[in-house]
Amino acid sequence: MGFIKKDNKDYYNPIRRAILKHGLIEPGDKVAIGMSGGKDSTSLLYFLDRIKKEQRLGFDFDIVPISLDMDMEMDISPMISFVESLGYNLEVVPTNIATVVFDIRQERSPCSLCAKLRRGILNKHAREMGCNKLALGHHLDDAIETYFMNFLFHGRMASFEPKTYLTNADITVIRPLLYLEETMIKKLVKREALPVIFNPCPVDKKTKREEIKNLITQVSNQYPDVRKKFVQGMEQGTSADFWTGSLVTGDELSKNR
Ligand SMILES: Nc1ncnc2c1ncn2[C@@H]1O[C@H](COP(=O)(O)OP(=O)(O)OP(=O)(O)O)[C@@H](O)[C@H]1O
Repeated sequence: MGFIKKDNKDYYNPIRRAILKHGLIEPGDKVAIGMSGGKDSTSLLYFLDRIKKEQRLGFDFDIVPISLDMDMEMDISPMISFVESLGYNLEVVPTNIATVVFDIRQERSPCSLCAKLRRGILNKHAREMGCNKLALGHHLDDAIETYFMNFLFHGRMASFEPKTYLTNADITVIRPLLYLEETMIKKLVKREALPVIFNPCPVDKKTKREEIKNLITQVSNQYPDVRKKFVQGMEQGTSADFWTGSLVTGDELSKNR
């Protein structure tokens, strides 16, 4: 189908807003895109490619799609064909992450180690390819889930940032789909018949994140504006909203005991 006029409102405006508001992509950036073969990163490449080719930011930038081979039987040929159809080469990086996580370490909660190893390799490889930015496919529902997970499991009121500079890796991680709801991504993938590869991970959809996703779905059934309100809270909150005591001096604290 390609482009329909409503896509500006539904997709391009929120992505453009994220990019310009948070300075995610700047003139001359070389942007690696982490491609898992899933719907989010496939949509991310789809959008950033169009934004680049149609000069929707008013400046040029480079795109470098990178995929980590997770060392799990996975046919990535549909992803390679899709990337090539847009005029790029997919850089495939071999890893032994699945063996380390499941066989060597036999992790009971494998997701955090897997994500850590993945991030490390992806950041390093993107930098070695001369990229100064690494774009990930995280969207608004990921941000809310991360917030709730931090809150419920670690007692922290925080989600990931739109943009994070990593000193060790010397690369800036960016999340251009930050303002897009997951349902909108699913709609696009279906409409455009984008190739999505089955995720062979044995714990896929059996995680704490999945529990939290269901919780947020329940909340949004009763309070449909929950995602909009979350963005409002993240963008308008100040330190005064928290009980940090940062404005209270040590002397005052001891006097009040
Ligand atoms: N094997 C991989 N190779 C390259 N990048 C990856 C890989 N796995 C994940 N990523 C990147 O990290 C992001 C977050 O990973 P996560 O496993 O949470 O994926 P997700 O939310 O299911 O997204 P997707 O639909 O893209 O798989 C992905 O959107 C992608 O940009």
